[in-house]
Amino acid sequence: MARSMWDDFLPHSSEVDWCENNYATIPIIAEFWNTVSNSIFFIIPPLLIYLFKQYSQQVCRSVNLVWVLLIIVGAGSVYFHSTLSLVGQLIDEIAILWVCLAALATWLPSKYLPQLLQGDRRKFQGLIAGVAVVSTCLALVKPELNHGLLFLFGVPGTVLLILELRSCKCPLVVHVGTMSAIWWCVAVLCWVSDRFLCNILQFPYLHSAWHIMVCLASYMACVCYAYFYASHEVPEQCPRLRFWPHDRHTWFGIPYVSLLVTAVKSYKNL
Ligand SMILES: CCCCCCCC/C=C\CCCCCCCC(=O)N[C@@H](CO)[C@H](O)/C=C/CCCCCCCCCCCCC
Ligand SMILES: [Ca+2]
Ligand SMILES: [Zn+2]
Repeated sequence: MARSMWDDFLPHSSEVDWCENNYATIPIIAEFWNTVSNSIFFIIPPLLIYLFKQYSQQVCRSVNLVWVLLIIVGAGSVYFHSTLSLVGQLIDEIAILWVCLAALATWLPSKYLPQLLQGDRRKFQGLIAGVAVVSTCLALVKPELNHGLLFLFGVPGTVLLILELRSCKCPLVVHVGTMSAIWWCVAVLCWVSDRFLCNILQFPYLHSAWHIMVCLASYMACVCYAYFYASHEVPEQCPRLRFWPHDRHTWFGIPYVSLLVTAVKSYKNL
């Protein structure tokens, strides 16, 4: 029988299947724990939208795009793990691609903006939008290569974090950046072990652990990028790292960037 595009919505149409046993917990969800572990994407990013309200008004509005895309990453991942469909896999991967590109377009320090674009961030954001469209089309060609390629974003992400942390004088930012790097390393270890060592380790929850840790690593890295960006672009607003619900909770609180209240809003890089 001829194959139709609707087949890609069918459960198990994806070639990817994680270590967790399918339909082992409840009969309507393929990978129950891999699905529910995405709940963290529905808790932290909405809180960040609230905590970064001042930042979005005084520094750059596109910060909200990053947080919203992180929620979409979580939703895509829920759909993928609950069905293991190819469409679910593509939504999951394309959302990750977009959040990484949105973070890059928003926070890449001005000194690294291409000379060819005269250091103009608007033009850079236009270029990244073009890259997003082209790479989204390419992602549909060989879906099995996507997650390997997405890991490449971890390289500039980590290099940028380390470069900025080395010249950072705020110990709280260094603390959050270091925690982000640690979560990232442990998360990658879990992802690789679940993918390639399932038969040996026989531990089906490593991919669930990855979801939680990659969410922590990426939101903490984004908070650091947001701090570095504000310190370079609007130093007069004295950006400062604070923690929700209280500044004394530097280990378990949610870090965010606060600024001096300005009478006139300076919409840099809207
Ligand atoms: C200017 C810096 C550019 C880099 C910015 C990085 C911002 C990262 C923001 C969010 C990434 C969230 C990724 C969540 C993935 C959750 C969904 C998931 O688990 N999908 C899997 C299937 O279910 C899929 O196999 C995963 C594929 C690989 C994802 C690779 C993500 C790369 C993220 C890079 C993070 C850099 C953090 C650096 C910390 C030191
Ligand atoms: Ca499975
Ligand atoms: Zn996953």
